Amino acid sequence: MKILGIIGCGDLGKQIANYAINDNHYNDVVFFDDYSKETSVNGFLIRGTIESIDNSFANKEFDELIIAIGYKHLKTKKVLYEKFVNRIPFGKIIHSTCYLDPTAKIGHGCVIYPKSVLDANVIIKENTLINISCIIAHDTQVGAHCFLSPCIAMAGFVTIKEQCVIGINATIIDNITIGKEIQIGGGAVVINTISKKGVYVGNPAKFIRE
Ligand SMILES: CC(=O)SCCNC(=O)CCNC(=O)[C@H](O)C(C)(C)COP(=O)(O)OP(=O)(O)OC[C@H]1O[C@@H](n2cnc3c(N)ncnc32)[C@H](O)[C@@H]1OP(=O)(O)O
Repeated sequence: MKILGIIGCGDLGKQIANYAINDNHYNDVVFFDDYSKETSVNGFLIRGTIESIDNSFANKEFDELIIAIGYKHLKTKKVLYEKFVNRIPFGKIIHSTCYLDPTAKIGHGCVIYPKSVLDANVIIKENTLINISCIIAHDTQVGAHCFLSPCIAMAGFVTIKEQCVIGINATIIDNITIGKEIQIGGGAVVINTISKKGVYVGNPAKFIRE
C-alpha cells in the first residue's frame, strides 16, 4: 500500500491524484492544503494544512510527497520542496503513455503528463512538471521547479534553468539556454539564448516585461 501526499488540492492537485491512482502509481492519495475548507476532494482525504505534514508523515499516513502548485507560484513550490526534501521522500509520476529513452533522468517530485517524449540523455531536475504531449529532444536539460505547458517542442542541447514557465506550444530551437525565472509565452519561438529575467513572446521571442 503506497500512499501519495499531495500539497495543494486545486485543479493541478486533482489531475496529479488522477494520474497517481488511475495510472497505477499509488494506491491512495491524501492532500495537504492551507486554503480548502473541505475535508475531502474527489474522494481523497484532506489531511490538514502544510504545517501538519511532518506529523502526518511520522504517523505513516503517506509515503511520498508531490507538490501541486501551479506556474504562478513557482517560488513557493521551490520553498516547499526545500523545506521537506531532507526529511520526507518525494515521489515522481511518469505517465505510462510517455516515451522515455532509458538514458533520460527524471528528478524527485517531478510529474510527466501523458504522451510526452523525452529522448536520449534528457535531464529533468527535481520538482518540475511537464504537461501533456511535450517533446524534449536529446541532451536537453530542464531545471528544477519549472512548469512546462502542453505541446512544447524543445530541440537538442537546450538548457532551461530553474523556475521557468514555458507556455503552450512554444518551440525552442537547439543549443539555446533560457536563464532562471523566465516565462515564455504560448506559441513563442525561441531562437536565441535568453538570460534576462522576464516574459518573452512571439516569433522570434522578444522581451515584453519584467
Ligand atoms: C494545461 C494548461 O492550461 S497549462 C497553462 C497553459 N497556458 C499558457 O501557456 C499561457 C501562456 N501565456 C501567455 O502566452 C501570456 O499571454 C503571457 C504570460 C506571455 C503574457 O501575459 P500578460 O503579461 O498578461 O500579457 P498581455 O496579455 O498584457 O500582453 C502584452 C502584449 O504581449 C502580446 N502577447 C501576449 N502573449 C502573447 C503570445 N503568447 N504571443 C504573442 N504575443 C503575445 C499581447 O498581444 C500584448 O501586445 P500589445 O502590447 O502589442 O497589445
